[in-house]
Amino acid sequence: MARPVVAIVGRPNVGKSTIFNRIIGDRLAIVEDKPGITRDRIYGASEWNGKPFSIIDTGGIELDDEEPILKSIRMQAELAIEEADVIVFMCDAKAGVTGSDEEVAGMLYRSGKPVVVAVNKVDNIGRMDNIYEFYNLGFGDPIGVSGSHGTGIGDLLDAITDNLPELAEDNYEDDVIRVALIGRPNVGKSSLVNAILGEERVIVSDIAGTTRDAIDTPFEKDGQKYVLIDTAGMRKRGKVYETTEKYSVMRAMKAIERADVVLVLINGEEGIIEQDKHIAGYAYEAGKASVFVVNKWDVVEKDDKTMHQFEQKIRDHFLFMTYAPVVFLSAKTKQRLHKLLPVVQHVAEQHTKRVQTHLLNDVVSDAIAINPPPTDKGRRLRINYVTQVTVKPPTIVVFVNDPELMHFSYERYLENKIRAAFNFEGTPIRLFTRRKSDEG
Ligand SMILES: Nc1nc2c(ncn2[C@@H]2O[C@H](COP(=O)(O)OP(=O)(O)OP(=O)(O)O)[C@@H](O)[C@H]2O)c(=O)[nH]1
Ligand SMILES: Nc1nc2c(ncn2[C@@H]2O[C@H](COP(=O)(O)OP(=O)(O)OP(=O)(O)O)[C@@H](O)[C@H]2O)c(=O)[nH]1
Repeated sequence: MARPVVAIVGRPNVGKSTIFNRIIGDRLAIVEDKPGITRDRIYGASEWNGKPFSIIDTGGIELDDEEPILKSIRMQAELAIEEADVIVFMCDAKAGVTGSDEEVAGMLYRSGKPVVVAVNKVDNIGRMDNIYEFYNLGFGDPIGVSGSHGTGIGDLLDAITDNLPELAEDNYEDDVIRVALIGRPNVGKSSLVNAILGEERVIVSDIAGTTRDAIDTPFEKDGQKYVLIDTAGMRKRGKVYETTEKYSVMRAMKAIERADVVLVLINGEEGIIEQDKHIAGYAYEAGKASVFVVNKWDVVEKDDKTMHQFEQKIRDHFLFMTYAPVVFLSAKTKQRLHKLLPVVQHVAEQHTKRVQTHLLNDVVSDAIAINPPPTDKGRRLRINYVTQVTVKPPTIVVFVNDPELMHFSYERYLENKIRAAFNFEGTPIRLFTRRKSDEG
């Protein structure tokens, strides 16, 4: 199920990142902290009232100096209108309603998207009076919050979750592999789409699409049906904001949510940069199967070691995604292009694979025998049994005497043993520890 996307927009300095951190802060401690996952987060997954969503802070966009502030928030708003399901419009109680607030409000209003007005810096009760003028923006009750004190966040989350839409599932048949191509600007996403489609002229029209079909491109190859997700989004070119990182991440988020397999494109010519990690990290967190595609391989000067060395670099940079296979190709010359779809098909299979409980338990018993579970204050973790509860991604529950005794490192150990036995190439695995009595 795709998570809805929430975007925070507002003028600089109103406290967007402070509130963003308040919203995802508590969660971060719980989100498993895999080594290599980047720390300066610009998006986060959260959940409130049992409703999961992703949230992105669109602020802090570095534009050219001559770009006026108004232009930059206008762009934030434009992107949020296009990509977000709920928009949090952040204002400042100290500053009151400003001219640019009114302008942005007008844009948001016309879009018809659900908007929640959050008025920050309501640090004391006295300032509550300041929030009333924000009714004039026309979005119903403004929510007073204080990023500094952490007050009002629950009310804000209530308002956000009240407005979250039920996302319609794509109506593609189960046997269709939904593929998203992501990567920073200029890495060759559109070229690769064209290369894939140019190669496979059999574009089928009978794959059950929905309202989405205008932006997705279905095709079939060797009897396997695929849909390239949001290829229209990729074709929108030439806008300034495409080049700023937050915007490209936000563009990618929606496509990733709807995909089964995410192709993380890397520029073979330029190598790996931090921004690649943000985008790939999102695919990991969303539980999608992934393949690294090193594009522009035609222009890389190479000998027999180059490929191996490049793969090693990928492994070093993306420690949290060691499961993802790497394909080297050129969208331009179509060199090695034929290697791609078989890998996509393979990881999609792994992503939906179910392992029988008895096989899983055999592997875990062997793992326990080699390396017994940890003890804590004289108490030892006892693992009763394990079972795979779901797919996409494969999710395994470990029933134990006391989940508090499970250590992260032991969970990793079990995960590695399970991978060694059952492969699961290209897909993250989720491991949850539950008290045995929870099972009923
Ligand atoms: N008094 C007060 N100050 C706050 C509050 N929340 C944030 N601030 C301060 O406001 C300033 C801006 O906060 P940020 O969270 O960086 O604002 P932003 O909207 O993300 O700014 P940009 O990244 O420039 O778009 C910082 O100095 C914060 O400490 C609050 O509730 N009360
Ligand atoms: N040499 C070489 N150039 C390539 C290859 N793939 C794409 N390019 C070039 O890289 C540039 C960017 O390619 P696009 O396909 O537009 O990249 P994109 O990722 O869709 O870019 P955005 O729309 O900006 O996100 C173009 O000039 C392409 O011709 C390749 O495999 N080899």
